[in-house]
Order: sequence, then structure tokens, then C-alpha cells
Amino acid sequence: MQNTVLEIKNLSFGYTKKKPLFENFSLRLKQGELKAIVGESGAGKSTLFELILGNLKPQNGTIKVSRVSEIFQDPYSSFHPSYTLLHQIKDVASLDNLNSLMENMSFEYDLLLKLPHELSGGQLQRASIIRAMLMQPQLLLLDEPTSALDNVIQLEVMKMLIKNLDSMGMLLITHDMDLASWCADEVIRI
Ligand SMILES: Nc1ncnc2c1ncn2[C@@H]1O[C@H](COP(=O)(O)OP(=O)(O)OP(=O)(O)O)[C@@H](O)[C@H]1O
Repeated sequence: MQNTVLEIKNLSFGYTKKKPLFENFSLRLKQGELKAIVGESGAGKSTLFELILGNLKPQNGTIKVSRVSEIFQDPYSSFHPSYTLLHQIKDVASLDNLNSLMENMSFEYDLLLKLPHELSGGQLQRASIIRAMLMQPQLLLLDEPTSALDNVIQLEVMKMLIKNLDSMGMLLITHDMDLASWCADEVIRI
């Protein structure tokens, strides 16, 4: 059986007593699986990620999580504007698998020597995926990772992410039901 990378059991959480966002919510994710979280604006999708990252504490229930990285909606906010990408990647990860990842992501080394604003949104999102993968997470949280990109690039970036699914589990927040049903093993509505 594949490794479990995330186990949420009977989670309850709300910012206020009046409006609980999660009541007895459970979720299990294994290595090699991609599950999508969909829900209306305000349903609690980002809150769930904050709980998984340990930035918020459950009021009830437990969350067991393996080594985790996150890819955000807006790739420009993922990098400091004043340093080259290579500088920022070196800071957080070992570069052992850099060449094979760059090949996988169709990413040219020269781009790593540039500043974030010198890249297109699609290129920069690929750089943030490369950085996340170099950190060798067992769980990757994807918060609308393609929403800042145009349609053609969206699909390309999702395909590149999925190429790396073997060694980790992925949890994807999206508003896009078509995307969710295309790529996820299970779609969870909250
Ligand atoms: N720090 C906070 N304090 C109090 N309430 C909060 C806080 N953060 C979020 N909320 C409220 O909790 C609810 C869930 O917010 P959350 O950001 O998790 O929703 P979401 O599903 O990610 O929404 P969206 O799709 O718009 O990003 C919202 O009603 C929001 O106003």
C-alpha cells in the first residue's frame, strides 16, 4: 500500500462559534494521489491549507502531515523581487535534481539568472514548481496554481505538475470544476 502523506480525522474549526467551517471533516491522501478541493468563495478552502500547514490549530480532531510545500496562485508573490531566481532557489533547496527538473518543466537555465519580473507568469510559475519539487515534499498544496495564467499555459503547467505525482501526494484548491474532474482522483466539495 502506498504511503499516507496526509490524514485529517474529525476536524472541526471555525473562526467564530456561530459559523463553523469544518465539522467532523476527514480526509486521507496517499503518495501518487491528487485530490481536488472545490467550494464557493468563503467555504474555507484557504483555511484548510492554513490548518494543514500548522498556521491554525484545529478546535477538534487531528491532522497528521508529512513534509509539505505549497504553490500559490500568483507566482510573482512567491519570489522576492530583488534577487535572481537561482539565488532564491539555492536558499531553500539542494540543487541535486535541478537539471532533470528543468528538463521536465521545459525550463532553460538562463531564466534562473533573471529577476522575477523579467519572466512571464507561466515561466515564473514553472520556476516556483521547480523550487517546490527541489524541496522534495511528500505533500504538495496547490492553491489555484494556474489561475493567474492564461488558458493554454494553465493546462501545460498542470500537466507538468502531474508528471511529478509519483513521489508525492497533491491537494489542489480550484474553482474550476472541469480542471478538478480532469486531473483529480477525487473531488471533495466543502
Ligand atoms: N483570519 C480570519 N479571521 C476571521 N475570519 C476569517 C479569517 N480568514 C478567513 N475568514 C473567514 O472564513 C471564511 C473562509 O475563508 P477562506 O479564505 O478559507 O475561504 P475560501 O474558500 O478559501 O475562499 P476563496 O475561494 O474566496 O478564496 C470566510 O467567511 C472568511 O471571511
